[in-house]
Amino acid sequence: MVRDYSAFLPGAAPARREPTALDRLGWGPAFARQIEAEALTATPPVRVVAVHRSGLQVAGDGIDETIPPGPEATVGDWLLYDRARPRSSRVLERKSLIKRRAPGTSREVQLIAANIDTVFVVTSCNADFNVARLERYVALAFEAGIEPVIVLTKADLAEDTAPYVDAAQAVSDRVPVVALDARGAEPAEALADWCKSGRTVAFLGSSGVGKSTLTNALLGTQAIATQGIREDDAKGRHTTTARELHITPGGCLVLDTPGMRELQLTDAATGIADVFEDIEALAASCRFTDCRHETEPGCAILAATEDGSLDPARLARWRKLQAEDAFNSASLADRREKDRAFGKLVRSAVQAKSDRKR
Ligand SMILES: Nc1nc2c(ncn2[C@@H]2O[C@H](COP(=O)(O)OP(=O)(O)OP(=O)(O)O)[C@@H](O)[C@H]2O)c(=O)[nH]1
Ligand SMILES: [Zn+2]
Repeated sequence: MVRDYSAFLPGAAPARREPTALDRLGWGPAFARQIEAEALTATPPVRVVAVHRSGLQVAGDGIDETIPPGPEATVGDWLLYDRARPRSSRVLERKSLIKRRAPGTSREVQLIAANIDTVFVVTSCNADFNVARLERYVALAFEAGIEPVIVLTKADLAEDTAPYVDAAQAVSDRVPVVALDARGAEPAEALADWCKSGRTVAFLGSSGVGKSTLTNALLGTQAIATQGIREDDAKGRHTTTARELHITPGGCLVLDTPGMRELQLTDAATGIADVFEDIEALAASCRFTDCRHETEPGCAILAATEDGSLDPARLARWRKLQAEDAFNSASLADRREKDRAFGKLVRSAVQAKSDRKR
């Protein structure tokens, strides 16, 4: 008998195997290396596939259940499912995390989505197109540890998409740009490189740019109500499930969450620096390390605006994003400080009371 040892030879292609139930949910080495083999049976890994008011819907190998709210987890998270005490299920370390400052005055940080591989930053080839907004969303993706791709929708409605594509491409060398018609079959093909089996993707962008249309195009259904439909259905369809992972025919997981519509930057200094790496590099060569790039002699940034190599509008947007981030991060820090002070006050009041009782 002649045995075939070719699979053991150097350079042999790894044996191809069918994806497991966990692979299909986006499982991979980044998570597997966080747990011991024995733990796998005692506390099987499950992914949070939806967040309902009543709890977290989790799926795993032969598991599809809703567990009560409790673990500090969001859609996309992987948990080690503790059947006896679901609330104590451990959240595995994330590959990426999108969070935001809660709207309104509460200033809490909300977890929006975890373990997203690619964020499609969506805008359209019309009046919605706004470079500052693209920069903000790209910074947010970089900060979250996610690869961003800029998607320009409504290409069919624009006379010429080139100016939009050029402006989007100028946001960052590291971010691919795709222009398309979000309706029909085009998105599945144009976004195929990022929408592979077992990968998790999400769309981020303002209202009406085509996020639901794109999601439907990838899913090959009309599962998500688009704006046109929603207008004559005032009840809204997102009321029962706020955040959910859908699966495409090709096995890609697509996140749908209303929380992705308005995102303020907070604690995103690194993400901003990644988007504006051209300006950051200039800043590093200013004569003074604490240069404010206003009137200082030897300022490389001012020199670049003067010789025309740096667009003053881009410089202004960098300053504005930094200010927004500093404001939001500071108010969070403030809040934490106040919470600590309040906790201290309560503790000393309780102490005083028990002292009096003695
Ligand atoms: N012609 C054309 N229309 C589009 C395109 N993309 C989206 N639309 C239309 O634009 C409208 C808004 O699209 P939606 O997919 O609902 O936008 P959305 O980003 O999900 O909006 P929100 O749900 O409010 O966040 C719908 O009527 C779509 O049919 C496109 O590429 N070309
Ligand atoms: Zn300077």
